[in-house]
Amino acid sequence: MPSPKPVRAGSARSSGVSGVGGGSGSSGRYEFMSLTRTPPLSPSPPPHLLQRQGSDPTTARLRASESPSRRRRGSASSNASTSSTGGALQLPEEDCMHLNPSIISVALSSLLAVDLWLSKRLGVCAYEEASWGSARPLMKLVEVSGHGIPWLIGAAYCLYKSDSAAGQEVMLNLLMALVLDLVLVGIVKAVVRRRRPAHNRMDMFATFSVDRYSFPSGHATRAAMCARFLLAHLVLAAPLRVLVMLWAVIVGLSRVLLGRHNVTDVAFGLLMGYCQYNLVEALWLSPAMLQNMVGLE
Ligand SMILES: CC(C)=CCC/C(C)=C/COP(=O)(O)O
Repeated sequence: MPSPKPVRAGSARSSGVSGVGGGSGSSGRYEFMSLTRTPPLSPSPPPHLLQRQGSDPTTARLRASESPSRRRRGSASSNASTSSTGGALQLPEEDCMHLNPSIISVALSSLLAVDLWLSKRLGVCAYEEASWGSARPLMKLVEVSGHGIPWLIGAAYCLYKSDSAAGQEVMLNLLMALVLDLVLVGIVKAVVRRRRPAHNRMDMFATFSVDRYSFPSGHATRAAMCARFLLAHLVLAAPLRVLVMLWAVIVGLSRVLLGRHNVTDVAFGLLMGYCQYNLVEALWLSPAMLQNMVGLE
């Protein structure tokens, strides 16, 4: 349920609702407006104010950018308010509520347009005939290095081979992290259902059905999460630590160069993988916890 919202009594926006909260009407004081109650119809604003609202170029431009259906709905409701107030237009409150989402959607579609344009330009290894097509085999090697299958097999093998309790604990948690990553990425891909770029050739090995969708990049989430995992749990010399970070960035970049993903898929994937590691830490399986789980059986 929305919480009451303070409105400034006497200001232009709240002029029609200052009586809703039941407060005093003196200027300079804050009142509370219930969002669940319809404000009573305000008296008609003076004609000079009406003229300014109708001719404001910003308002006119933003209203023009709304979808036709929204414009139809908008004009229907404003017609209704016109008739109920005997010819006076009542726009301010309604317009404020409609304009903000349209500004957000304009910003979003601009971002998506830039994303598509940039991703298409960067997809230079998307096929053999592309400008950097000769680098495609190398990029596919990078792809394999971030694929789920080698990571799952590698972690399971290290778990099997490890003879120290600490090593087994780390490898078991890495396995758990990899499975968690597959599940979370699968859920987001299935919900968002963003198509892969048109220039992508779907020639990846071992994919799930959700992998026909591109948001977020599963390779990017895995690379960011595994890089953080390795840096936190392996004692590595400084050059190797830099190499691990570089690998994660290159895996992300290769997704766009190969034409598998748009830039935003990879950017979000890297961020998601980075955050996923926090979840892995929170769910960390300790030997004591494992003993309890075995003891319960
Ligand atoms: C079959 C297994 C265990 C994992 C699939 C890994 C995979 C192919 C993910 C897709 O990655 P992108 O979303 O980056 O293309």
